Amino acid sequence: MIDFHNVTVSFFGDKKALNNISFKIKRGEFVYITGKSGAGKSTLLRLIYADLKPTSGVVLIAKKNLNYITESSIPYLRRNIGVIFQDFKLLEDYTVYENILIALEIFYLEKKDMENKIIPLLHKLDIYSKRNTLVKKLSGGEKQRVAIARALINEPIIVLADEPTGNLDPERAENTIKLLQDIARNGSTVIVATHDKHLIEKFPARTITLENGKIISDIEII
Ligand SMILES: Nc1ncnc2c1ncn2[C@@H]1O[C@H](COP(=O)(O)OP(=O)(O)OP(=O)(O)O)[C@@H](O)[C@H]1O
Repeated sequence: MIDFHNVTVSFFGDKKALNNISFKIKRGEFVYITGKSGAGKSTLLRLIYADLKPTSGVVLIAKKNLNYITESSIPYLRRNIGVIFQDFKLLEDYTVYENILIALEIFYLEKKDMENKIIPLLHKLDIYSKRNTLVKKLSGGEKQRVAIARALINEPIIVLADEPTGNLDPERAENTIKLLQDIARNGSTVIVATHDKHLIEKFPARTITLENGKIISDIEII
């Protein structure tokens, strides 16, 4: 599903955000990307999302070489990728419900059918009671849960999460990881960038560790 071949990303000069990394992730896998701040985790996710091209090497997503992807075909790729950004990227002046509705790709659905998709997800993420609240009035943890709901609404093939538990209390953080692991069990490929070692220990899964842009370990949990 995701295949990195000798991928390097240089932003300027000799400093490499990613330095010749290779790995493969299968469909339905749940993988942690971990490492200290600045190790290259977000850069790796940005490559998968075609927000960035490698300076050298190849990134294949479902056998498609992203070096050759055209600007016009990027939205098609992204339609299949749910992303939970570190800074949420929500529409602050819209309600929780509207944020998710806007993300819903299937506009031809009846209002009732759209509600039937959105409302169970709001309950699952414990934000149903905030559905009519403007996002700008939410706490950081609530915004994060809206961002997660928005990423999942279209049942994406790939889910990318950059520190999805960063603003959450421990119980909510654990529930979020459980939810993301369920999503992987249902067939989506889920990649979680985190530096939370406690969560990884509690919910073990394959863990790729980056240090200064290099993979220093890739441990499978069976
Ligand atoms: N747009 C950019 N321009 C220049 N340098 C960048 C850019 N984005 C990232 N970098 C550099 O690349 C390296 C890797 O950054 P990246 O954001 O991928 O790390 P990270 O592991 O996600 O860190 P964090 O946990 O703090 O989010 C860092 O040294 C960072 O300063």
